[in-house]
Amino acid sequence: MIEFENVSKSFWTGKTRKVILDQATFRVEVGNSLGILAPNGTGKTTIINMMAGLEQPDEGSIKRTSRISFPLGFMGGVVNRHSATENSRYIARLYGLDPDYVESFCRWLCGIGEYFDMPVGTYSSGMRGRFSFALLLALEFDIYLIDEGMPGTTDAEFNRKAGTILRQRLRDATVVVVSHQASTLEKFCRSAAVLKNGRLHMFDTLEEAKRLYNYETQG
Ligand SMILES: Nc1ncnc2c1ncn2[C@@H]1O[C@H](COP(=O)(O)OP(=O)(O)OP(=O)(O)O)[C@@H](O)[C@H]1O
Repeated sequence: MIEFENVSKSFWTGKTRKVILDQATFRVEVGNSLGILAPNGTGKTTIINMMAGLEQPDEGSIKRTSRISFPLGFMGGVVNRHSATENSRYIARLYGLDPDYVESFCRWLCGIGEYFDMPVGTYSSGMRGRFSFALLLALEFDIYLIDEGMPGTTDAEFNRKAGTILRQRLRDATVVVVSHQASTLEKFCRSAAVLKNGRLHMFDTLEEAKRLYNYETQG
């Protein structure tokens, strides 16, 4: 479970205060995948980072009682001058997993050929996205944090393999996806929320959330 209690977060831009959350209280339960709809630039990444523990709230508390993933696309633990082979084996050891398994799983899923043994710093953004998604799927979490859906890749083979594995994982795991478009959430989530004026409005279904979101963004 992830529980936000009276959480406030804002950034000072030099001229104004950009409010992301204003005394927000909500909970993500294991077993109930949640989609959060919010327009670009309103705080999706900041909320996901707070859920992951990468960013601290200004006020309030965030409690985590499950194994929460790092956000999909987060490359913070990956060392650019090391290859995907070295990075995947190192991260496997950090999480107490078999390095041979994590390396071979990522090698198979990424499909980047000999680049898997080249420094990560030499990868294209698509290759980096595929590697970080492969790492996320190689490790086991109760709640997966995903910022804007799948990595920006046009590689159909990767999307097919990663999508199949993600769906298998979701039978047991829970996902939090933040996106500016409802279609990204449809694949993953049962319940949904809309971020508006620093508050998360929670709904039991995506349909209800879409009504408020479309009204706010188009109406
Ligand atoms: N460290 C920071 N200092 C100042 N402003 C920041 C900081 N981090 C984020 N912001 C601002 O807070 C707002 C929300 O940022 P965030 O990246 O969470 O939004 P987002 O909804 O994920 O955006 P996008 O959809 O464009 O990726 C933006 O206006 C951003 O410029």
